Amino acid sequence: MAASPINEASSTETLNPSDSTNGQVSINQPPQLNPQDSDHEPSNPHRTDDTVSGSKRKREEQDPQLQHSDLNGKPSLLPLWKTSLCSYFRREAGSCSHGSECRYAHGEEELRPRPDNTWDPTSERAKKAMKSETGERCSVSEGVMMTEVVVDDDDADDTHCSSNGLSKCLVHLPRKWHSENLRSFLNEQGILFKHAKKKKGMMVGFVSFEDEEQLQSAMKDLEGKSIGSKNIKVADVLPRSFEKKNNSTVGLAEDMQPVTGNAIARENAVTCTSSSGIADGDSNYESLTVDGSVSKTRSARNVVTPLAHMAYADQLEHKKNSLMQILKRLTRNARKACPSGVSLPEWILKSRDIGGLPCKLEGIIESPIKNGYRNKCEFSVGYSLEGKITVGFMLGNFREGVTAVEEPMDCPNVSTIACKYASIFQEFLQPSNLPVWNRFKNTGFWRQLTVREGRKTGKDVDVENLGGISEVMLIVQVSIVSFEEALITSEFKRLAQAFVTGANAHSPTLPLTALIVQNHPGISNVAPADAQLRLLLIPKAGGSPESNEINDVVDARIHDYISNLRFSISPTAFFQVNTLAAEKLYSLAGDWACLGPNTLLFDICCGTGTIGLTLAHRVGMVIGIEMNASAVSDAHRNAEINGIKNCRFVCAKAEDVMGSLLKEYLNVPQKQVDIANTSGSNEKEISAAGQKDTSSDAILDLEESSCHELENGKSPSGCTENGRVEAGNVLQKSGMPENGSTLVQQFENVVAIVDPPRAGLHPTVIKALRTHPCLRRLVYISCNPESLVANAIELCTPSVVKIEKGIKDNRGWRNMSSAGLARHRAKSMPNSEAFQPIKAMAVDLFPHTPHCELVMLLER
Ligand SMILES: C[S@@+](CC[C@H](N)C(=O)[O-])C[C@H]1O[C@@H](n2cnc3c(N)ncnc32)[C@H](O)[C@@H]1O
Repeated sequence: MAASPINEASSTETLNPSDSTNGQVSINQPPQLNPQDSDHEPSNPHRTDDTVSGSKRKREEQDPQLQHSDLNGKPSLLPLWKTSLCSYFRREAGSCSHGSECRYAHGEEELRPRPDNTWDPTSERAKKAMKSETGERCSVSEGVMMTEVVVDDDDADDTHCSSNGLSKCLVHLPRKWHSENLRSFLNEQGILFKHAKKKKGMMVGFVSFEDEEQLQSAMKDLEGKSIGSKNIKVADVLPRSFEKKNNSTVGLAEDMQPVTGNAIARENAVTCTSSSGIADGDSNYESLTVDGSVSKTRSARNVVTPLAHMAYADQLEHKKNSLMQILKRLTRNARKACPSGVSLPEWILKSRDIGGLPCKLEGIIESPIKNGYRNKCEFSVGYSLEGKITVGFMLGNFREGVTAVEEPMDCPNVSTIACKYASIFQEFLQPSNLPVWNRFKNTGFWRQLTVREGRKTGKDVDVENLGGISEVMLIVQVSIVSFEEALITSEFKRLAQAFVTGANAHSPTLPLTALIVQNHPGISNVAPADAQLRLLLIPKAGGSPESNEINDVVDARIHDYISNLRFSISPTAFFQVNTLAAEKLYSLAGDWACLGPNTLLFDICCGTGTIGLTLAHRVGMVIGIEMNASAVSDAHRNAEINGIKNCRFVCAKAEDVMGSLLKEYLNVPQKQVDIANTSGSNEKEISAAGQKDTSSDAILDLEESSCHELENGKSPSGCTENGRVEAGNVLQKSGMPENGSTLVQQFENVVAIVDPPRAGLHPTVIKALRTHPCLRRLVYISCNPESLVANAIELCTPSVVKIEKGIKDNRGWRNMSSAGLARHRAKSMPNSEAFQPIKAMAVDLFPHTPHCELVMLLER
């Protein structure tokens, strides 16, 4: 474990490139009288903390973590060196008291990009980028890399425009515009053109011209033009190398000839790989450029694993510092949201002693393996910058006009097996009779390859050398709409053969357990959980008859081990991508939850049951809640194959059942629940908790006295420490006790471990957890610290005694930060005891990327 002490004088890195939006969003917050309370995330540690004084500076000087030095004694080895502006630097004086040794940048000239390629958000460069992108929540790309066909069938004769230089990309167009809007705009400006294409959602449009004269005149007219606050940028469309050679094939669009025309159509594509002026340093494109050096090095490795160039210890330090900055928002926002007349909670007052953090960040647990750790990779199918059909990672965002795909070999988080299968699929696609999915036109067939890996034993294995991976499930995503079944069937047969041949050509032979096709015609590659799946039979090596080990897609699954338990995972069920690091995450959560035989554990967003099942032997009972039906059926199966009997898994959205489950299992007087619910302003949200549940009514009556203190406004301590909390006995899948009776078992300790998706918990779930007085401890696991902070603001801000009517002014919520929204919601939280952040710890499940899991213990 690499737990390191808290660095009070934390650095100021944001978690990922899109973090520039944090500052951006906070612009929409009302102006703050107290700069310390501002929701803006000032990047400079000299300015961020509550202790904006000399004593703070002193602590920094003493902090050995800030005294890294290279062999020459210079602190230049710090990855964060000069990546933040120094707030003590005075231009007139020419320096700050630290002189040239100051680790912060003295002026914009000295400023370096951060390891994740973002800039100090308070710097001019960051502000400039932000200004040009006001309203965009995405980071600005440094270039258009559109490698897909953009012409329609009726424009097919226009194809030569790209190859003779008569096409241009317009960048910074309103995202809501369609082609029609672009055409109207050009007409209004009196600009002549041949064709104009624009897809809603993108900030890029494509215009072609009749001849050089028309093009030149348009360039002149477009110069300096802006739409709203954005200046339109014009980028070149460079003919791809293969198009130059094949001008003779003008006239066929990709999806005109789905059966035989793919190769020709690719050659005909009006595609653009825009120079965007970056390679040659065109200053017109400065606002599109994060950094010239970055643009030149844009690659799958930089996009997918932007921290890979740093030593692992530095990556951890970087993540820890980022997390600290985000965590401080919890303190600031809870303080801001604390109702007037209510005293600030102890944890906010004490935060001054720990640099503004809501609780100690105890460190960061490192991943047991650093390379090839991902057990699941999703590879896009598209075109490389050279126009080759490629299976790998997109080099940016479609909205920004980037569709170029690059092979994954240089990404250190991808396993060797996954890379091999991507290559095999790529080879297969080159002569395929079915076309690649076109993101611009939403047509085509081949979309994505997912490689999922499983292990047959729970031993720590050398994953980096294929060792231990004994099962592989391949899921090929396609869109079958408008293609002939006979053709599809023959291509699938060829596909299965290609995978088997490729796997056998490798030494040792690559495992191949299941081959599945997922049909998804939707716009993005993210398919709904119920997207149609089809099992492909895997031919045996040497042409022998097809394997019949699995006959039905419901039997298609891989296995993995966590804490010596075997987990069966179906194709679309969530499973943490770094199994060995996940084991550490779950055991930390279990340790912090203070479990015992008298504990009732709610595993909220339980997936295949990993957390609940690995902790089941330490508690009386587990209730898991999960919305993905196949994950829930995996959870049942996993309980069964591991002989675990004290778990119940509920298939539902947590927001639909949390309240009623708490009521079902926890013995709170009806009166108390009613008091809590009626004081809230959002009665609809709370109604799930208020539903009448006959199975628990009898117990509620018996237990009325145990929580009576609450009704008098006193501490509900009796509920968990001494009071009786009852729950159903060991339950079967149905949720009924095995003997069918309503026997109940006493639990003294009720704990929730929540592990929601990136968006965090639904407000209804938060309200249900917060207003249930018997729930005293909550362990929050998050892959997105921003949503953890937002949810924790609601859980930890003291509530108002009486909610004023009419407080629900939700105008402008779209422009609010998640923290701002949480503050807003906190105002209408029913009168209930707030949680307190006790401690936090990070677990690095994603080496080489800016991401990290964060665990926070909340108690009351
Ligand atoms: C981050 S995963 C965690 C899964 C599990 N705890 C694990 O570690 O394997 C989040 C899970 O929440 C589920 N989920 C998403 N939204 C949900 C909701 N509203 N109610 C219940 N489950 C939800 C997803 O299907 C996914 O399985």
